[in-house]
Amino acid sequence: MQFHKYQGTGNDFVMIDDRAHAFDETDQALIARLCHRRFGIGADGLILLRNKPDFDFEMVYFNADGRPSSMCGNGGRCTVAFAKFLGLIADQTHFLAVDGPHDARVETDGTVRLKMIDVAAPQEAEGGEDDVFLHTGSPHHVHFLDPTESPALANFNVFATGHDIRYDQAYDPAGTNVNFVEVPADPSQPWPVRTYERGVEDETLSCGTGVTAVALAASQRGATSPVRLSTPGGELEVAFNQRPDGGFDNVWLSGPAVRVFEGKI
Ligand SMILES: N[C@@H](CCC[C@H](N)C(=O)O)C(=O)O
Repeated sequence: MQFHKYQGTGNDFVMIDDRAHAFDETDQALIARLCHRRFGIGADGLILLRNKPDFDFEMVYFNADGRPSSMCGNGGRCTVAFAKFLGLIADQTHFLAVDGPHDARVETDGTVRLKMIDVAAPQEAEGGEDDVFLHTGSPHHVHFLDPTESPALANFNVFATGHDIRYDQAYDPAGTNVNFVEVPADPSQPWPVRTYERGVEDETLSCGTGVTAVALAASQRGATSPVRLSTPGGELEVAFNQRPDGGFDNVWLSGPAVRVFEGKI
């Protein structure tokens, strides 16, 4: 089996050209083994690129635990870069993912811009006024750290608090991803974000649907489009239009998507 390894701001994926539909997507144990960081290739998720009538391709996404999941923003950007590497697309594409059709384009510097689904207005979430929930293709709880809260984001226990919220009964049975955000003194500066990812069951270096949720929620706290976000794996940008009903459309997630290596098993 031939595979490629991609990363988008450190959110990493095993990428398989499965245009022949040869990969057994029901084999969760195999997917989990390929993603395992000690017994496998190592990745936050695995993505199959498949042919799809009326689209340039279909992206089929699995979390590192081997289960099919909801949309992966960084994975979507990496799949677009992979489609370009394979010669399937030039600089623009229209493809299908689990949450519906997506447009994307690849800039000359390699930046991949991915159009995300329209998003409803942030909902109140358990935890108080600093906590909101948004569905950006995947479910996301966003917690804004109180500036007086200690420790600050760099020293915050993302795993412990993220795990508690991910398994909170308010999110039963599907669970949620959990993002922690520091509010910058100047909202035009990058918003620091760290994310606990469902299905990886750990903090990842970046989450595309997560920073999208944070950027949209940050618009209620002085951020204006485009919002820059800094994750432990690098910087992403989210541009959007806010509708009169509080929801968002024309949401674009942008950042690097890099081919790291390829191999054969
Ligand atoms: N890393 C992703 C999100 C992947 C899906 C997530 N783990 C879930 O199960 O909801 C991203 O970049 O959006």
